Amino acid sequence: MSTNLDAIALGDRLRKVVWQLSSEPHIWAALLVAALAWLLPVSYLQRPRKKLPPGPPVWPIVGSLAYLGGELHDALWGLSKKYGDVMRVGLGQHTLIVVSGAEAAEELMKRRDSEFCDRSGRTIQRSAARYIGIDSMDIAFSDYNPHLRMLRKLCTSELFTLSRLQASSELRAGEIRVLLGTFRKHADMGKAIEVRECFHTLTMNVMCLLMFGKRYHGADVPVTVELESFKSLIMDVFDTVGRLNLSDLIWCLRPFDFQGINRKWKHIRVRIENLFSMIIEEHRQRRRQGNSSPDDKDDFVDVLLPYQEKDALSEKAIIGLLSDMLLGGTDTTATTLEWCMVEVLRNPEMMRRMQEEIDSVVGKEKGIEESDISRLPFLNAFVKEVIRLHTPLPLTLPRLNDKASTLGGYYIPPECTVFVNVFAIAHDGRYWERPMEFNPDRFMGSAVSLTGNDFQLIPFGSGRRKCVGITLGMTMVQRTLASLVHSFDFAPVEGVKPHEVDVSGRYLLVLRNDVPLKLTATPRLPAHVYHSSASR
Ligand code: HEM
Repeated sequence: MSTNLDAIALGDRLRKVVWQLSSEPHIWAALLVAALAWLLPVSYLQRPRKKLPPGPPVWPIVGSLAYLGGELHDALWGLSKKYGDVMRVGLGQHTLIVVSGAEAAEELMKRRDSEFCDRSGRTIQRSAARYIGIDSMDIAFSDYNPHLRMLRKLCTSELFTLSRLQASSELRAGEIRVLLGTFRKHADMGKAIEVRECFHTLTMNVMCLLMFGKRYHGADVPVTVELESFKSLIMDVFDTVGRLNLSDLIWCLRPFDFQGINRKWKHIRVRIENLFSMIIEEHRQRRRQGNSSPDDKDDFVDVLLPYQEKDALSEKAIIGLLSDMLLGGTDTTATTLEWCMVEVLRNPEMMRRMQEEIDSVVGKEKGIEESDISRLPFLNAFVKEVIRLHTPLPLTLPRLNDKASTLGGYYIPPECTVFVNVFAIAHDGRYWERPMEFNPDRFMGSAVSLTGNDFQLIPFGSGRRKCVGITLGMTMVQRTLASLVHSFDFAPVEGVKPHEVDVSGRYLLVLRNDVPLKLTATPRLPAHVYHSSASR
């Protein structure tokens, strides 16, 4: 009986509360806000989530750094086998998107090229952009803005035109002759040759002659402190640029520079600016003194100065451009040449096949000319296969998307750093039969080109950020290799068998062979050819 009475009393009280609440609108409003506050996070959590690419675990602060041991391109390749062609990796506070398949690379560099074409201090290479990219005033570290478009246009319409390339053929011939002379000298003395130094000297001198009309390294160049330090400067940049800089990746480490990379960068930038300012000023003086006419276009600085005089180009931009050319055009080409010689030593029968081909086209009484190259199909196939197997730049330079986008069906948040793992694609069994085998014949009669249209092989990148120096780089590699195998028989140093020549690579932005290559050379042409002007 008492239970019934209690229930009636409780019902009355509830009715009263509801009646009171209905007369208090602010209480209703408060309840509504509370309900929304509860519902909104629930609906946020339950909303269909944007699908991010898969990838290794991303830990607070360090991201996925723990999964990136060893050579970077190799570690990323290994992870992509587990996570797929479009993968997300945390690098400190940055999100890295890694593309490891030809189809995804085509989507990135062709169909979505305009969405992923920035490359500034917002990528993981923040400090390099600032110091080496001269505050992103160069090409390689600049966003895809009007300034960059103007610089790239200058490259295609002025600096790397076909006519300028043909006009500089003599200059390359001269430097290749110097190289052959060095090899010949070693051969005559029965000494082994360490090729890395020789190829760096060759490519640096060619680039310096093209850019400022001076050789910058070699026996005949007077050694001043500036010139000596110039060479070590280049090597410093190469040794530093491929390292992950923790101060760039983890913001709380920014003030500390534990690895000393920023300190090194700052020092290098001062030296780059001093050296190039000095060279630019020399050219300016020469122009003022009337030693060159206003339309004198002997070297790159001569081409660029009139643009500066018209206020179309700042001095910083000229320095940035020159710095890019020197950094982009020397180590890449020299390293590719070193890999070529590794494969020449490992495959003596292919060396003989190239020699027979050259002998039949050029003969043994004169040197190689650039116009001969297109008539050497096996040599060209050999170079392509070297570039495929030893991929000089295993990862493209980083790209960045300003706005959110998609790739491979995944959502890509804004401001991700995107790499294409060119190495992984070039070694992928989906595109290449027996991909780890060195087999130039795979390119004989094949239409696959290196110019960025065949996405299973993109050693120079593709799209609006592709390499501006492809023709120059390829011409240098093909002509130098042809001249070398035409002029000498090569063999490994005593005690090393061809198959024992080391092929392990080290990622330093370019993929260098770990053990600097040593070889022996035996001249195979009549003596007069080495001295004659015919090798021009
Ligand atoms: C064998 C030689 C070379 C190789 C393998 C090579 C490779 C590459 C690659 C992979 C890229 C990045 C492309 C991308 O991200 O899509 C690049 C960019 C670049 N390369 Fe080369 N390169 C070579 C020679 C040269 C030469 C000779 C020069 C100039 C003299 C040069 C200047 C540049 C510049 C300025 C960029 C930046 C382009 C941009 O950001 O818009 N490279 N190169």
